[in-house]
Amino acid sequence: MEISSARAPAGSRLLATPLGAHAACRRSGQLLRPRRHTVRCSVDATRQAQGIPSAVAAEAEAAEARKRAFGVFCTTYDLKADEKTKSWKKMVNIAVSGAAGMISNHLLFQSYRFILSSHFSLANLEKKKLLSTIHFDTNFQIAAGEVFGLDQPIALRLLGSERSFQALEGVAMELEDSLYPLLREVSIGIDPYEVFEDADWALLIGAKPRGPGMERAALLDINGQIFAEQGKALNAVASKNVKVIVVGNPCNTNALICIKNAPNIPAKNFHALTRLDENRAKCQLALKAGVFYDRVSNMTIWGNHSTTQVPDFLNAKIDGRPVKEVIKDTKWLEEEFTLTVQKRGGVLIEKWGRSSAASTAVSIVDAMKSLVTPTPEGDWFSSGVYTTGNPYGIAEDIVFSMPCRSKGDGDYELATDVEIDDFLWERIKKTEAELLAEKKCVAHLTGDGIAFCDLVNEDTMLPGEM
Ligand SMILES: NC(=O)C1=CN([C@@H]2O[C@H](COP(=O)(O)OP(=O)(O)OC[C@H]3O[C@@H](n4cnc5c(N)ncnc54)[C@H](OP(=O)(O)O)[C@@H]3O)[C@@H](O)[C@H]2O)C=CC1
Ligand SMILES: O=C([O-])CC(=O)C(=O)O
Repeated sequence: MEISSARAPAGSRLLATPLGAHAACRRSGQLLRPRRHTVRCSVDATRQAQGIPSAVAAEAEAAEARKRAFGVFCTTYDLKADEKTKSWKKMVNIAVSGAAGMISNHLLFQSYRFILSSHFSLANLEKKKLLSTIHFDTNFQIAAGEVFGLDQPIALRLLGSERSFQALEGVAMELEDSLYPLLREVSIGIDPYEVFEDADWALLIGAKPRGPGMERAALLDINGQIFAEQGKALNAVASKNVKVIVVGNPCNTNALICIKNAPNIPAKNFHALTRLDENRAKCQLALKAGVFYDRVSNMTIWGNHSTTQVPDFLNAKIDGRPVKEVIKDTKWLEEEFTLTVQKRGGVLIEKWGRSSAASTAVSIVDAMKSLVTPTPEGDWFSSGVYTTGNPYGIAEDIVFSMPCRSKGDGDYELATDVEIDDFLWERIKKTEAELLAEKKCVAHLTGDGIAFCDLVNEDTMLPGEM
């Protein structure tokens, strides 16, 4: 059966892909734009390969998809002829907002981490042979199998705005030209109700950066509106078990706003990205101890993704030993280490002239992987998650970074084998107070009544605003 889909896996035969057809596809995509603001290829090759829907319906859908597809993603090919993978998993739909921005650009196209981690994982992967037949220069982290595996087709749904639509087309064109073997569908659009449809993952990256002189309260309000709308859209059209990772700042409070606007999606499915902070903390401890950073485990970031965050050296381990046994310089741990991690984002902006994008993209992939692979025995990872019935005594009904473990099923449990001393608790209370104050500023967006914002700039800062 000849079917239409986004992209044949490596080695599969492309059928009926005359240049003229490509041009027609792109033309028809552009024609659709003013009406739908969406250009997509909507055929799920995996379902069709399994004979669902029927051949006739599939053909009709394929023809329709060819009309709507973005560029090469409407080519026709025979999936059954693919000899590399016989059992494809069900398509995973990944929605990305701010898709034309810096972080997304790294997320969608970054290469080095995939190449490195592929080498590390080669030894124990039975798919070794398959890996070696897929060229390592096909390197989109997610679409190349870094997160979900090499038999997992991916659909990307990219969300932009009127101002970024042309740039989004550029992103989609570069995705075309990258020949990613697992990338089956690409659609771009500016309406979250269309782009988030059936999303299994939503990576919410787009947010307005704080400009000079802008009050924190104003930033919370502007970005809060974006996340309220996106929460509503997810609630209406995404998969009911969608996993949401909020990256756009202030990410904890934005995540809370999303949760409150998406009552049909479990609050547990929402995460604020604090994995970058965890990675930064691991790096600093490794540097001080003179070990490679893969020796550092059990690294918790408590609280807000801001300068009040608490990198926890009490429970972290180096080579399986408590950090304080390895690094005896307590003053360094309490002062320099803590401040360095809290303000790393700001130092980076001073050096780069823009906020961290590459390492943030890496940490988004880490965060996703942590949820879809079992956490190594005894270890945990940090994520900003909704506080409800937490065992630490942290205020309820906020999004707070805490230590989590996953069985690899997309869900997590909080780690309970942690110790909290006075030093740690005092700092946890400070970051908690900050989040409670942020929450008051966005009460109008969370359904909690009238907002009252008494934040002053020094109170609450992003890592980049030190
Ligand atoms: N949690 C974390 O660890 C980290 C979070 N961040 C945060 O991630 C976010 C994205 O960073 P980055 O990709 O570098 O930023 P960019 O400025 O490169 O991209 C941000 C995107 O946000 C979109 N956007 C949405 N609404 C607005 C608006 N009202 N005004 C302007 N732009 C808007 C824009 O896309 P469009 O025009 O399509 O809407 C833009 O492409 C920021 O909020 C940043 O602070 C950064 C580093 C670490
Ligand atoms: O402040 C910012 O926008 C950048 C940021 O979050 C970080 O680097 O951790």
